[in-house]
Amino acid sequence: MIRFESVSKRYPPQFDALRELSFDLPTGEMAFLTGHSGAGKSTLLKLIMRIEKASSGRVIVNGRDQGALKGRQIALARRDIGMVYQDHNLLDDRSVFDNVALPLIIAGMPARDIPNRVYAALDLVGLKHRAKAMPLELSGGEQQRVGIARAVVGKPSVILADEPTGNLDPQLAVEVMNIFEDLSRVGVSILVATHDLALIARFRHRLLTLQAGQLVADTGAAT
Ligand SMILES: Nc1ncnc2c1ncn2[C@@H]1O[C@H](COP(=O)(O)OP(=O)(O)OP(=O)(O)O)[C@@H](O)[C@H]1O
Repeated sequence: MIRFESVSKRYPPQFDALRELSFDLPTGEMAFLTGHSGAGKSTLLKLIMRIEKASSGRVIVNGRDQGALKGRQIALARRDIGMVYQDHNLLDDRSVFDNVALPLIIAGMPARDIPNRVYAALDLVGLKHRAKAMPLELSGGEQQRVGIARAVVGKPSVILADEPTGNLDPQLAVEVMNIFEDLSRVGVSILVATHDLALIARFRHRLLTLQAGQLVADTGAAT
């Protein structure tokens, strides 16, 4: 669950990137976040991840006030959020298995518990059979799916995706969206920031539209 309560973000010295934003994303809901370049999408995602802190208002994730978190609490809270990037940021010198295992190793999970979790995450994205491959041996769509497996391996309750289909052809973009839909059906809240109007129209999820830092529309389905 994500809740924004009158959230504003001012970057120094006085640029208002977000202004008085309020919305709720309930457990298991999937929504698109759109808006022109510079409208504030990345800033909004950074506030949820607590990479940035709201200047005023509150950002609540799973009941926690992200702005009130300190030190180690921030790292712990981030484990509950899976992040999917456009360029998927895989380590090219590590296997698919090792890339997906990384968040579990960082989280200190006992080694004996890791393989089952990694294979389950790879299974979800249809790539269990490619566990031993190196990222560069995979297609762009497969690499993106490994990025999703890495984002979900820690079983986060929230997934944030920043232009996750930006580098994919339309067919692969649909596959990625189908994976997100499956995840939302098992209770994960998903926010997908995208410029891709065709994708938004095709999937018809809730659509949050930012314009110059303000939430100018919050519609149940795209038109
Ligand atoms: N650290 C920062 N310091 C100052 N200004 C910033 C900072 N980060 C972002 N901004 C400004 O805030 C505004 C919103 O930026 P943001 O990256 O959130 O937009 P966006 O909607 O994600 O854009 P894009 O689609 O191009 O990624 C922009 O005008 C940007 O220049």
